[in-house]
Amino acid sequence: MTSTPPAPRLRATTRPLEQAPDLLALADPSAPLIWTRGDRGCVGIGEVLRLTFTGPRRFSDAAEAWRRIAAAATVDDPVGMPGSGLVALGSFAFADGSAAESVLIVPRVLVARHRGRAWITEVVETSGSGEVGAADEAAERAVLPGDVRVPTLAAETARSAVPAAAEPGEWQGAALRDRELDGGGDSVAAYLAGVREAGERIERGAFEKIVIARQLDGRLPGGSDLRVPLTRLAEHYLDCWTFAVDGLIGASPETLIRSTNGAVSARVLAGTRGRHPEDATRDARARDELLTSAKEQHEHAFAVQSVVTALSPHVRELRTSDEPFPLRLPNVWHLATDLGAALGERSSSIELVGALHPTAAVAGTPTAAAVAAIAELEPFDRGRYSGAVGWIDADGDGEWVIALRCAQLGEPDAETGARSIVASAGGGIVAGSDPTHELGETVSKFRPITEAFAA
Ligand SMILES: C=C(O[C@H]1C=CC=C(C(=O)O)[C@@H]1O)C(=O)O
Repeated sequence: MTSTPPAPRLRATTRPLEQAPDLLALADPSAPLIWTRGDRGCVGIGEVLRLTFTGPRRFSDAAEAWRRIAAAATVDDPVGMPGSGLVALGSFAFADGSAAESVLIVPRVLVARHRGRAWITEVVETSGSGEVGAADEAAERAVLPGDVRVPTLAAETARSAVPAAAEPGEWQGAALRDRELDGGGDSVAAYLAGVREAGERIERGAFEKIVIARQLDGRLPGGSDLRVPLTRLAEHYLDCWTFAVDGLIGASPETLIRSTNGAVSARVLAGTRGRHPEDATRDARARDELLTSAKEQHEHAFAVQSVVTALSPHVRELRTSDEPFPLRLPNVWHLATDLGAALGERSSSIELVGALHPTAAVAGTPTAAAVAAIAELEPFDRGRYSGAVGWIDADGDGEWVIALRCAQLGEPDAETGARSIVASAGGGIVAGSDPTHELGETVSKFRPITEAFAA
């Protein structure tokens, strides 16, 4: 089921900024909307439009809704950079049957930077200002969530001035612990049982690879300034995209798809070893073990193959890095393969996400059998973890990562403002995977989030 408004008419006005602002400082402390890596990225302030999608058609419905909105929009964009003009940030759930909503959010104001260049985009909805009839407007109000209307800016054109950042807020942090199962069972025991069962099914030939995840949870006190964990993630995980979209917060190293001006790229990760930065010899041994392990190479090859197969119909001149290379993150080594291609037909970045999702880095091989077994073997709904998070512009270009190393925040409690946090992490299981080793790998993968949310 999907709520699709009858293409509200948006007007986006982009203007260059003289100085590149600190994006994280501008984010809303309690409802940040951000996408950043190093000296690139954007921050959204306020919302003009929020579209929600669920079910197996969530990607195609979102692609179609966005195509109609972009076609109806007026875009004044003298900057012409990736991410200038009309932009939506979005997040998609992993499973077709997930209770979690997938969202596209068009911010009222978007401040963005790309290396030394910076710009501001303001978006207004023109449908309500006499340019369409009252009946159309009433119809739009009926299908859009109640709180998406924000007062129209007095200025008709962008003010080219960066809004003021909120003062630093409180941070007490939250300790994340193994999430209790419904009914109170031991979640680590359930994870280990799931990994063992997955291994047995692989032996019996049900599938070749499956990704099994587990969850941690905690509670964040009311009034917590979410720019604190976001800043920690952005400053520490420089090779990752740090994101916050509708309460989903994290820093992912895995680019599902980047599509700009006809060029497409992706980074496939699968195969992991925990880092030992305090001991250079041990750390180098972990990296070499990863590079020479037939099991890890095998697990990685499934992930690359799933991306190549899904992307091929949409691109030309697809090329990959020759051998998987070791990607060094502060918490783990990954086997990585970079892909590049030229966009064949005119597919939007959300259509490409829909074609690629779920890759074998988060589901398994073959995909359908692995996805069905995940629903059986994991005692929870993954929500948006291992789905996609990123942005799309009016041309359909955009950047999307797999939502890894992340946590979903719940709605603030009406009285205390406290919020639940659920973090998820998993790993690929192939023939010969050792459950205890896999559990250790999830501990390493949780580190970005447990450390970002710590007191
Ligand atoms: C499923 C996760 O990671 C994926 C991405 C990189 C390496 C992975 C692995 O080695 O298992 C996973 O496929 C996760 O972080 O929750």
